[in-house]
Amino acid sequence: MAISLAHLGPVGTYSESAASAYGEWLETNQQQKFILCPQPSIALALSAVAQKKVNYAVVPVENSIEGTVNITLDTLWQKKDLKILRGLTIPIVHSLLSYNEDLANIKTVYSHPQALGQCQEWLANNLPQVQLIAANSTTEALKLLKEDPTACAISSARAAEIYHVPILYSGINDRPDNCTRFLVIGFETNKFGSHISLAFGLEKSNVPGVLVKPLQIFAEREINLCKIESRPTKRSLGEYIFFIELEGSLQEPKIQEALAELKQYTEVLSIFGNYDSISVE
Ligand SMILES: O=C(O)C(=O)Cc1ccccc1
Repeated sequence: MAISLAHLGPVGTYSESAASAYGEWLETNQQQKFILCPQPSIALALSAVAQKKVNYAVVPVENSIEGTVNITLDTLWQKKDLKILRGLTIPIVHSLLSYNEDLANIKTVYSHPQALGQCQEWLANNLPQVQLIAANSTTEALKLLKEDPTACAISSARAAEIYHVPILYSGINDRPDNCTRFLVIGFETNKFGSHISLAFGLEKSNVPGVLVKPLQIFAEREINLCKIESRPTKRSLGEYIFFIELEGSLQEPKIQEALAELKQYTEVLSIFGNYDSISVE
């Protein structure tokens, strides 16, 4: 049976490119066929896998310019059974698309908030007076163009071709080496891989030095942390959950020791997965 992959749609999104890249990896390495299942939002792509309507979801988690995709971290924390099976990084090159070729007539720019954020310097320099409007995805933005002759959208050259929308400018992202990391989310627990993602809550997170001990546990064992991020618990202002990504495998004794010790200092500790990553050129 083909593996079903939920992703943010409709057809032509960056998430679809990431899901296809993962599907091709499955075909090459595991002789598995795949089908793409576009969803109206990242939250619904994650719900589809949580409700077991699909095998996996492929969702963005971090961009090199704009940073974390909060909905992905928040959902991993809330739906504790969901696991990370693989990381996947793809280059992101944005274009400005419109049926109206004269920038002077443009009043509105539609796109996914991540794309608007990744092009904010270009927009400030080239279209300072326009209204920026969030769309559910970069390709949903293209659908909105049809109703608005004074609008443009930020999307990919691939989407421009699929939807037959002219490209006014290419490579408008604020840094040329813009890339986004996606996660493949499912229910399987890997016990081997190059990276581990976890998150913890502390009983009292708003007191001096509270993060020193948890971080020391890793430093003492020379375990490299690749990322640390805080998100609000949503219970009260100033209370946080800390997300950490580290280098190592759950099979290593020093990692097992560190996690056992970390458990003693935390109110809740969730391990999201031990996984390898794929980089797509
Ligand atoms: O809207 C899309 O195409 C997405 O997949 C979300 C997104 C937007 C910008 C960069 C990476 C992912």
